[in-house]
Amino acid sequence: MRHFSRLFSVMAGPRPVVCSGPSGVGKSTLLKKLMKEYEGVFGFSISHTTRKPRPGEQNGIDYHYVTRDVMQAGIDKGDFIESVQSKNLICLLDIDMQGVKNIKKTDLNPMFISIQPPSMEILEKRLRGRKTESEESLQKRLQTAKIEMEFSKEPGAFDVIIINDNLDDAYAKLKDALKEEIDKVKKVSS
Ligand SMILES: Nc1ncnc2c1ncn2[C@@H]1O[C@H](COP(=O)(O)OP(=O)(O)OP(=O)(O)O)[C@@H](O)[C@H]1O
Repeated sequence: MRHFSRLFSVMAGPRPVVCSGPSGVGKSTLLKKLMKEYEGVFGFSISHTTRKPRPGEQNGIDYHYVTRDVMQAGIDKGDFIESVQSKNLICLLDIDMQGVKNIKKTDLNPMFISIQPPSMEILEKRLRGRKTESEESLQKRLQTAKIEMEFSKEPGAFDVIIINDNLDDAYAKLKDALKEEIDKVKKVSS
């Protein structure tokens, strides 16, 4: 029995990972570090995002810019997640609260990780420091952040909560949460 369940989990591929959290909390910073350290382990380095490219970002390199409809259709069908999984790669998704709710309706069973700021004041400071937002979009993001933080408190919303205070500490916690899946991928590949 153990043999079969192991075989099945290998055949299904590694469990996808969903990272979510308010804009400016440091998701891209953390995920880029992870991709760099574990080349060939994660199959989906760039997030599908519906926001407009920032100066210096290139479609398909930093992010895939897609319309909300296209992204929704892809997620609903489980297309890109399953194709990544079948290649023995961890599908890493950086998505917003709505995306998290949508994926919860599928049977993809990802690990849900919430990246959170130490405080709203620090989140605001990071967003301002990034110098990518107008005052209006900054206020909108902070408003959305409050709703996202409330959602993250709902029981069962996330499997793991990581406070991104000190970057190295948060990164260590992220690696720790993913250790088992990373080891599985490496074992199958070797
Ligand atoms: N632990 C940290 N301490 C201080 N600054 C940080 C930390 N983590 C990230 N930052 C900085 O905060 C800013 C926002 O980070 P980042 O762009 O990674 O956020 P994000 O969550 O990916 O945002 P978005 O969802 O808008 O893409 C960046 O300028 C980044 O360098």
